[in-house]
Amino acid sequence: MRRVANALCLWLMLQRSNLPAPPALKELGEIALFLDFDGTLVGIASGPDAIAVPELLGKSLEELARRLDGALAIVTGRSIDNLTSFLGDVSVHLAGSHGGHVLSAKGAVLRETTALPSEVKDGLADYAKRAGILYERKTHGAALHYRAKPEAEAEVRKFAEDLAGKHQLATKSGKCVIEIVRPGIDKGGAVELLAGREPFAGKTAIFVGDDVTDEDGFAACNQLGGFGIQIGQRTPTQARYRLSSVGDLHEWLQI
Ligand SMILES: O=P(O)(O)OC[C@H]1O[C@H](O[C@H]2O[C@H](CO)[C@@H](O)[C@H](O)[C@H]2O)[C@H](O)[C@@H](O)[C@@H]1O
Repeated sequence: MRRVANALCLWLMLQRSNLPAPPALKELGEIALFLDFDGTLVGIASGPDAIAVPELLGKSLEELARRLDGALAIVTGRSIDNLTSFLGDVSVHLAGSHGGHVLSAKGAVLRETTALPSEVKDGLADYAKRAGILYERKTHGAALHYRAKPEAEAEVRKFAEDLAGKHQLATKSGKCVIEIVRPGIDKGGAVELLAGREPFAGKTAIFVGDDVTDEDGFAACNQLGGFGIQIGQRTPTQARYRLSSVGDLHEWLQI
């Protein structure tokens, strides 16, 4: 029985790893679009500040938002301050820190969690120094990056999980990164919040992302009758479609 279940599981994963490309944007009717940032709108780089952001990306996203009658949000693990330092003051809906901080296109605060205790942030920063890895300060969270020292992953993860546990906080893992956030914060929550409001309400919800934390966004869109689009290949996934690269996404979005 267990062998059959395992085989079924493997079959499902293989199916998911070979996802089709999504239909063209103009064929999808009225959509509410949620876009992840790193690995989705821009390629992965050696560190958070090393990303190559096309000069006109912010303007192109504003233009895309106009085409979608405003129903566009960027949903990222980065803090909003950090995101806008790369995109400029872009007037689209923004969900930063994995949904811990959500702003409308006009800058109204729709959700804001409290910052992490300074003891936690200082603990992570001190640990990063000792371990020779990178600490990323965030307004509503904090991250440890081990891309330059991948062999430290297990140790870094243990440190972050222990520290989070002591303070009843949660962790999130991504590409060579582990972050501490307030419990209950995830990208799915940001999608649910925005999807219930104008100009998103009543439209087909679509989440586009590349990483594990984007699975919450895919799941929320599935729940709302929409779907997810994965960038690159990672299994298992709850996305329905797949695009191979950041470049393919830009082409699909026509930005
Ligand atoms: O939700 P996202 O927009 O995908 O943000 C996830 C994290 O992205 C950034 O880190 C990742 O990208 C870096 C630059 O390519 C890379 O060096 C790092 O290894 C990746 O984890 C960002 O620094 C984090 O704050 C985001 O949570």
